[in-house]
Amino acid sequence: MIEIEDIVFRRDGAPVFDGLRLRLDAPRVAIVGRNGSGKSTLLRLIAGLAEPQGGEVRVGGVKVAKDRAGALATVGILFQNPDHQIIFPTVIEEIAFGLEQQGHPRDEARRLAGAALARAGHPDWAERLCHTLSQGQRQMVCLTAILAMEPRWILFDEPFNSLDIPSILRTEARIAALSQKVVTVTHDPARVRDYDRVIWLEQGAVAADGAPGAVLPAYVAAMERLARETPC
Ligand SMILES: Nc1ncnc2c1ncn2[C@@H]1O[C@H](COP(=O)(O)OP(=O)(O)OP(=O)(O)O)[C@@H](O)[C@H]1O
Repeated sequence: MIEIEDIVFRRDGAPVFDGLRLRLDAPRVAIVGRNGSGKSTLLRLIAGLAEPQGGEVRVGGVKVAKDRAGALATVGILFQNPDHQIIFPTVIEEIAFGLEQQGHPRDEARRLAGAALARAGHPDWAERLCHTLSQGQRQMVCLTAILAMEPRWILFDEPFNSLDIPSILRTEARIAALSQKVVTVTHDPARVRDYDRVIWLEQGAVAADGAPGAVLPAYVAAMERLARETPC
C-alpha cells in the first residue's frame, strides 16, 4: 500500500500540498487534474525523489524519502520526458545503472540489463546511443530500465505524451499487462477508463476519488465548463 500521511510540501514558499492524506492499494490508480494541480509533485513524493516538509510517504512500509535503497527496490518512476531520466550515452549503460545502484556488480548489472532488453524485444539496442532513438523509443528504454529493477510499484507521469497512436495503444497495453501495481498521471481520460480508481486533484487537494465511471465524466464535464467560461 502507498500511504500518504498528511503531507505538507511547499515550492518557493507556495504550498503545493497542505495536509494531503491518501491510501493507494488498487492495482491501477490514475491521477488526473489541471496543469499545476500537483500531479507530478505527488509522483515524485511517492518515489522518494522529494521529501515533504511535513508528514510522510510510505510505500510498502518503506519510508521512501529516507531510505533510498529501499525506495529503489520498491518503486520506479517514469518521468514525463525521457530526456530528464536518461543520463548515460548508451542504452545498456542506462539500464545497467539502476541495477548497479541496487548493488549488483557491474558485469552482473550489464548481463541483467541485456536480459531486460531482450524481454522488451530490443536486444539489438544495447550499444545504441540513446540520443539516436526517437522519443517513444527513449521512453521504452526508461521503462525497460525500471522493469529490470523489479520494483513493486511503477509510477507513470503522462506516459502517452508525444507518442503516435500505435505507440499510445502499445504503451497502454504494456501498462495493463504489468504485474506491478501502477499509478498513472494523465491528461487523457480515455487511457485510464479501465483503471480501478481515479483521483482528481485540484490545487493539491482531492476534488474527487472513486471509480473511473464516476470520476472521469465529472472531471471532463468540469474541464469543458471551464473551457467555455474562459475567453480565448
Ligand atoms: N521546479 C519548480 N520550482 C518551483 N515550483 C514548481 C516547480 N515545479 C512545479 N512547481 C509548482 O508546483 C505546483 C505543482 O506542479 P506539478 O508539476 O506537480 O503540477 P502538475 O499537476 O504535474 O502539472 P502539469 O499537468 O502541468 O504537468 C505548480 O504550482 C508549479 O508551479
